Amino acid sequence: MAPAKIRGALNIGFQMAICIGILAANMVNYGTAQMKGGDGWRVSLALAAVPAVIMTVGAIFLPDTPNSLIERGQSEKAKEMLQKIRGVDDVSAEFQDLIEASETSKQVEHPWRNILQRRYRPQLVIVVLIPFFQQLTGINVIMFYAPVLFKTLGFGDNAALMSAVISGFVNVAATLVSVFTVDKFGRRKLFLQGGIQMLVCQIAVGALIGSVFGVSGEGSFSKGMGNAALILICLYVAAFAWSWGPLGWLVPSEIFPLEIRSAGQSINVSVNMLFTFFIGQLFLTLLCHLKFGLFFFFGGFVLIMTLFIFFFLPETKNVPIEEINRVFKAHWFWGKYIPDDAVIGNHHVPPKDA
Ligand SMILES: OC[C@H]1O[C@](O)(CO)[C@@H](O)[C@@H]1O
Repeated sequence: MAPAKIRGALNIGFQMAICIGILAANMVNYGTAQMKGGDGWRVSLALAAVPAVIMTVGAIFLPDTPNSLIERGQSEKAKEMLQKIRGVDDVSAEFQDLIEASETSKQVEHPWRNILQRRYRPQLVIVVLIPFFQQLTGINVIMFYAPVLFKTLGFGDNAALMSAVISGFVNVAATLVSVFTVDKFGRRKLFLQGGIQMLVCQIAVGALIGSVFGVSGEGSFSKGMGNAALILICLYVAAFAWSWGPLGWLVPSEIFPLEIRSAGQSINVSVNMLFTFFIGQLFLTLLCHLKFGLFFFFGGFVLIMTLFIFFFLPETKNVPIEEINRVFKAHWFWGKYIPDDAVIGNHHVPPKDA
């Protein structure tokens, strides 16, 4: 559906919605914590039903996509829907593309078997590692536990909750930066810049906490140190929010040809959720054992993932999804996995031995 030129910006809408949700939750927590009687947490928990109700009701009014209509044999309706979405009458070229894509997809019978084929090795590796790495940035330590973390550093209850609201704001604002830059600078630049900034912040926070709390974990932060930690954490969140946050969804979504797309997207979401769960469960144990070293632990992964991007992720900006094999074929490492007959597109790829 999304034109290749602004595919990045549109796709980031998903991550943006998540960030706004996190910010709203942080604000609700701050607000309900002020309630008298200590029952605020019940209200906070119950309010989680509000977005669920909006989505459920909204789903009733959601129109079908042209793709879905074509899949169900309703071509005329699909064309009308496409005209409505694009706001023009002449959609024949795009409509034809959709029909052809649907024909091709009908010939696809075993996406799960297909994705194991050698020619899809780049996609398989990338789609397992990207969501894994996204969670191993340690972002959810901040998103889930920011108030706990700030309280451990000596902030009062309210200040700790307010810090979570501040980092939530930074998260939304920096995701917006990604919306406006991703189709201009490309995916790799954001990944690399974001990775380096996260790493620097993690080392700095780890060193700051380590210098005060040491391995015993005992000590206390001065006001200035607390503020410095908060600023560093916000800079880390910002870096994540314009790189791994949105790109963790965007890049996997633009590397799958139709014949493996359903399997690929399922793997992406599953790996992401699985490691979100693990980090959520393990954080407190990790914090108790590693103390300030926790930041170096995640920093180590950020270093590895940044190197991975540098060496193994080709730029996917502006590449029509059908032509993705051309990009992998031209890649120094993945090229050998892609048979010549798998390359389509208007850019000529010279044979390897030319
Ligand atoms: O913005 C932070 C959020 O982004 C994600 O990494 C991916 O959507 C979530 O796991 C996290 O809570």
